[in-house]
Amino acid sequence: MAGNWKMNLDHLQAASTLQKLAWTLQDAKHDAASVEVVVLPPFTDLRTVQTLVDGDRLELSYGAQDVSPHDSGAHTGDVSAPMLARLGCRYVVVGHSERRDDHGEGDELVAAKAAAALRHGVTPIVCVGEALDVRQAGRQVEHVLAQLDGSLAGLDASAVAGLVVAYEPVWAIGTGEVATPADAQEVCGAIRARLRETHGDAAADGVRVLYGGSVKPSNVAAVMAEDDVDGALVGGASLDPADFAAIVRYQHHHGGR
Ligand SMILES: O=C[C@H](O)COP(=O)(O)O
Repeated sequence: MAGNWKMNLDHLQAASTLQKLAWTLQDAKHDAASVEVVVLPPFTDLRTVQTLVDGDRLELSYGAQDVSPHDSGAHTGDVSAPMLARLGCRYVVVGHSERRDDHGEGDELVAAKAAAALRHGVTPIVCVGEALDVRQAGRQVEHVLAQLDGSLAGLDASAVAGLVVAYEPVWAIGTGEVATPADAQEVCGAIRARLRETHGDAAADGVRVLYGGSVKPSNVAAVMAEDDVDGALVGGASLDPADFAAIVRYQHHHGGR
């Protein structure tokens, strides 16, 4: 269960949010071995998050929201995978729709970012998803699979087995509009089936497929009950530690699988 804070919470707010999240999960005796909890704060928060997680031995993972395809050099404003690795980032989001839309990122760049992360032991969370017009035309599966092929270009089966892929229908992000569990399953199932074809069984069975888009404590259990949804990428609701903890513990709150 990953919480993408997007451009919210400065480093002071990050510290209090993380502590509240950790205490809430500890109080509930959350078993981190069964459901991994990940926060994805802005770059400026990462050192603070690292210090807290290490100092207090919190059972939380963290990562960044973007990474440069380059390892170092004249790339003003960018942050490299070696820098993230040094900060203890286990994950990095690549190809989020907000970056694809706001910064014109295409599949080729997303694939280069994923490769950069993997070179330095950071697991990419590769985001794919269709806009409303594509869904209305009924072309969501072909659209997402083309994005997936492009965004994973050049990765071998063992790299894919360790990956996280997040399916986020763009029309469901931050809108309160949730895809139905069947909508999520259709595309998440197609993603896994495609990876089975292109990279084999070990890759398809190892990859973790997340659903993202207006996930809340009240709707998470239904989407998690689908076969090919392994977790959630949560935006808005991850800013509230009580809500995010309830999402992480969906089985206990809502009797999911
Ligand atoms: O990365 C997270 C997603 O974009 C979902 O955001 P949301 O939960 O605010 O809809």
